[in-house]
Amino acid sequence: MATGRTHRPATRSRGIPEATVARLPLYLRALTALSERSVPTVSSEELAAAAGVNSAKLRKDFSYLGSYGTRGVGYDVEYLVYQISRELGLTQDWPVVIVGIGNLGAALANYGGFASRGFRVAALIDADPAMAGKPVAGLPVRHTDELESIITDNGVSIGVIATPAGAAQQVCDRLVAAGVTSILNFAPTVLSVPEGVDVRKVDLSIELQILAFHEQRKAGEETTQPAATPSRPGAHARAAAGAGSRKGPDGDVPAVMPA
Ligand SMILES: NC(=O)c1ccc[n+]([C@@H]2O[C@H](COP(=O)([O-])OP(=O)(O)OC[C@H]3O[C@@H](n4cnc5c(N)ncnc54)[C@H](O)[C@@H]3O)[C@@H](O)[C@H]2O)c1
Repeated sequence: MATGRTHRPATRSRGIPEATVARLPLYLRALTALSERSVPTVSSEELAAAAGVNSAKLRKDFSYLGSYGTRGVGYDVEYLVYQISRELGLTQDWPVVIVGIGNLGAALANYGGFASRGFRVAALIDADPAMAGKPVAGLPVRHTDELESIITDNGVSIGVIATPAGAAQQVCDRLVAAGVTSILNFAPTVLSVPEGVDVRKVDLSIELQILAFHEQRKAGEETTQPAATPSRPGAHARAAAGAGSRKGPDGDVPAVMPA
């Protein structure tokens, strides 16, 4: 979902490639589900399927962590959860601020998944004076006048932008000037940031547009199919039902969705 734009080399200083880093949260999500079911060990094949990743890639990824599993037993689930959490920096608390507390910002503030993963929402910030002091998800909305002091007082390094696109760059500049070095941007605009600042962008409408492209292609395939193709029984029905897309380990994924 997220497309990253960072100013970092393809390999992090500790030797873990960016592509591996991007897959670690997928492994962690699958491992956390296993841990919650008290599953003690997991094979690379099972974990790869649960994470939606190729098992050879998984073994290679884990070799960067120094984790090789035990032949015939697999990987220790709890230890891997710890190892990956540590690698991702999740064994420490990360205060985050959300800027722009409209429909999306309020929904994000109410999402329990941040806190359970170690991301504490330190403050909710909005430019609308009428919103200042109003409680959202148990926190009073703070006015943007306070942005810099909030960042400094809470040691915030991660900022979430959920403002209209026209305000996003200015908000980004203020966050960065105040000391934020990682930004999760929901506004539909490309942000310019200085060296050393990481930006991840989330845009659900882009995902929908990609799905629309594949839907259109499936519909096109159906209309160009010969009237009867005995060698592929059911192909028309599958295309019409949208079940003709090839299924990856993620479940239903567009046929040429990037890994
Ligand atoms: N990435 C996605 O998938 C996705 C999905 C939905 C919405 N969006 C985007 O998220 C943004 C917010 O959408 P919404 O529906 O919540 O809009 P909204 O109008 O409900 O909320 C925007 C909020 O930002 C505040 N704001 C405006 N300028 C500001 C500034 N300079 N500093 C701080 N706060 C400011 C407004 O007062 C308002 O409360 C939009 O850019 C929208 O396009 C993205």
